[in-house]
Amino acid sequence: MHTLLAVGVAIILFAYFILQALLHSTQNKREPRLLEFTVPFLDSAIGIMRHGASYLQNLRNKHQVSIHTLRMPFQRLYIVHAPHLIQIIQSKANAATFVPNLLDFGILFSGLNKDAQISLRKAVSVQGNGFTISVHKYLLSGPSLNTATKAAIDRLSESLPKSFTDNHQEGLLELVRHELALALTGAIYGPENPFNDPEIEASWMGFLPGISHLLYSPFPYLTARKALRSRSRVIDAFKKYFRTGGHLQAFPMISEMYEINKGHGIAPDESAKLELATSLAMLSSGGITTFWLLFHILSDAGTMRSIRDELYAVAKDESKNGDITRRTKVLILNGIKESCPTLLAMLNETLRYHSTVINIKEVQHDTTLAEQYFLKKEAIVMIPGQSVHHNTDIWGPSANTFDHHRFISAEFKKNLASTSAFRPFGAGVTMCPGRHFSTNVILSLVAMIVVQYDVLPQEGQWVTPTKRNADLWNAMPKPDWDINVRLVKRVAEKEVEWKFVWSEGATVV
Ligand code: HEM
Repeated sequence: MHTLLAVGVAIILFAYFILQALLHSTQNKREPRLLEFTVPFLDSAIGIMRHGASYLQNLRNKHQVSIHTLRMPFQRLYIVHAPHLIQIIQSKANAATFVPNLLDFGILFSGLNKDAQISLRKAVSVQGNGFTISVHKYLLSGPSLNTATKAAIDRLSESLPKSFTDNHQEGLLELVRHELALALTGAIYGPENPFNDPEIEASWMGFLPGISHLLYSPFPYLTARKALRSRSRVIDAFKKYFRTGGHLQAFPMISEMYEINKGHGIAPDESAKLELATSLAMLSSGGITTFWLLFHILSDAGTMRSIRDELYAVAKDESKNGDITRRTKVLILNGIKESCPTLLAMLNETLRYHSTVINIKEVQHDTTLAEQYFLKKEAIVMIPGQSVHHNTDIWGPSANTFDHHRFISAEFKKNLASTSAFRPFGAGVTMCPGRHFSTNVILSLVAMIVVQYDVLPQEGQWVTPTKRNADLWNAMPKPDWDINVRLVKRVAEKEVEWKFVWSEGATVV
């Protein structure tokens, strides 16, 4: 027994020293510093499992570095924290050196078959990514953004009175996630939206935990079997959607993407899998953002009052002359970004304070960054938004505190225009094209709730949930637990009929 143990320990020690030697001999002295090498090549995987989305920010706080290297089996990662280095990486001059790589992520989690992967990679290398090109074309600005926003808000206006009934009790995250999911996907997929089926919505939720396994587990088909079965159900629903022509009644972006994929030689059933990417863009961060925004508003009575006052001030009374029993108020939502500064400041602070965005780019050839750091070809550059959003040089001594007033003062408001300071939606040409669509709808949903309801925590007080289990791939961190709330229709609003309108033809961004 003792001999066996001794042999085991000897093998482990031998492997450890070999791996340490390999790690250090393959690390160029001019590369950014290697911070962790306790368990060679596995430190970062262990760190991510232990600290989730905060891992990179924790490393920065501990070592106070501008840039550093993390090593994984067959992959090196350069983590960039300093704004001056981020600026260089993002500069136009370096666009061909540091290239965003969303395609691999999309292929991985959608489960495309080999033939479709080959066709897609070929097409993307010649014509660019049809998915992102279409979203930029339809959702970034202009009348098509307006049409999509109006469709989502009309859905919210219709569904809210049905699900937000007086005294209704549910988790706050679940409540807003569901409303927003059906509004965004309904606006884009049209009347045949697969997520209208509660089983498909539940399957989507069952699939989400599997994404981390697909990204980091060596055997996702063993470790995430249940999640992958849920994914198959969502894919089947999309196959049916396309076969029965659901896309022909949808927002034109969907049928255009479908035709582009067909043109690339991708079979219709494989094309259906690519809708997982569109769905993930719509469903991953919006509900979580709305949860945190509402949490901060509802748990701060003074801010809540200011926001209500701002919204009531722009609502128009359209009661019929002389009718004092039934009043009608209309809230035109297009203008709330301008006319409700406290609400907008709360949204921006929610994004700044909570965002866990990490921008990922691949180094195309050996290069030297800022004449100082040697970066190897095919390595991955990661820029954690948290390092920027919590940097006291940029945001002052209160960088680590939630305080929306910073976005009311001109001093910090100007930071919103700089992606080296504020980057919850990324930066550069790949900056999120769905940002106006999602923020318009999120603010509208919050406005609808705030003017009509008191939302009370069942526990009697608001307790901030932790975010330790947040997913590293998500731009916003989900809370570790939901907060049970009770909705109470505000007494003053019981006799008021509210109409929420997104006016077509008005400017939107
Ligand atoms: C609060 C909600 C959202 C957040 C926080 C968010 C955040 C992000 C971030 C951080 C990126 C990466 C940007 C980069 O690499 O520089 C991104 C990309 C993208 N987002 Fe969003 N997003 C949201 C909602 C949406 C919605 C509703 C859509 C609509 C379909 C969307 C579509 C996309 C697309 C297509 C890309 C890839 C852009 C490209 O590579 O060119 N997003 N988003």
